[in-house]
Amino acid sequence: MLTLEQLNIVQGDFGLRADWSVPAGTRVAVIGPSGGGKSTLLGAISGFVEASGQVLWANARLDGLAPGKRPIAMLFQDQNLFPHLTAAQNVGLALSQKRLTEAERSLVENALARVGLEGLNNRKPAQLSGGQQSRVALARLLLQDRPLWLLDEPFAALGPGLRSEMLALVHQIAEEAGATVLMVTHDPEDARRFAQAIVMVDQGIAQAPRPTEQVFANPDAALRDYLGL
Ligand SMILES: Nc1ncnc2c1ncn2[C@@H]1O[C@H](COP(=O)(O)OP(=O)(O)OP(=O)(O)O)[C@@H](O)[C@H]1O
Repeated sequence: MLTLEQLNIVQGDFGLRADWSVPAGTRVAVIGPSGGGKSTLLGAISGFVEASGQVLWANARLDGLAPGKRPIAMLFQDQNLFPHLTAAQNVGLALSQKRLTEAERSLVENALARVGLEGLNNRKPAQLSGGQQSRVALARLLLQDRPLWLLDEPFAALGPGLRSEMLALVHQIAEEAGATVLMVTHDPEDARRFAQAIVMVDQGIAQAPRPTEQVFANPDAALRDYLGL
């Protein structure tokens, strides 16, 4: 269970509060108007943005821990691949900064195969398509072996077909890994397809997660505004 207890973020004249829990293994879409604070919320959970209150994972407090010490893996739109490293080397960074052992190399190969990149291990990012680069980043996330995934518009740069393919893949591997996922998206359809629960971030509040079907069947004023209904 991820719990945000009286989380309060202040950035200049912008403020955001959250006070809720989400069960482990849930896929959550974080939606809301631009500038509403979606990325800021992820930043506070990961420890890159200062906040008061508590962040708990499995009843243990994470606030106070440095970002790298939290059980969190992150994925952003700009996939943060190193251009001078091959796909395998980029993925291998999830395991070690040093030369990989034989066993680690085989973990990397398995992860690349799992995301559909078999045979492309030695390509550098520039020799891969946008979708393939996203897959490399996803393989690296998978190998980080963290239970909580924070994804900030990870596939926004891809066309709609490829984006839904990637979301289906994340859905699958998150389910296999039992990961809890918070994903920021601007696309309500992506949210509906991907997530079991929706967090609406608007007017200084990250609302408690609600079941996706319920949210879309009965959109409240904030969602109707957001959807332009
Ligand atoms: N370092 C900062 N200092 C002060 N204000 C900031 C800082 N970073 C972001 N903000 C403000 O915090 C608010 C929330 O920004 P945030 O990027 O979290 O929104 P968002 O919902 O992710 O937006 P978008 O959908 O456009 O990416 C915005 O008003 C932004 O201007």
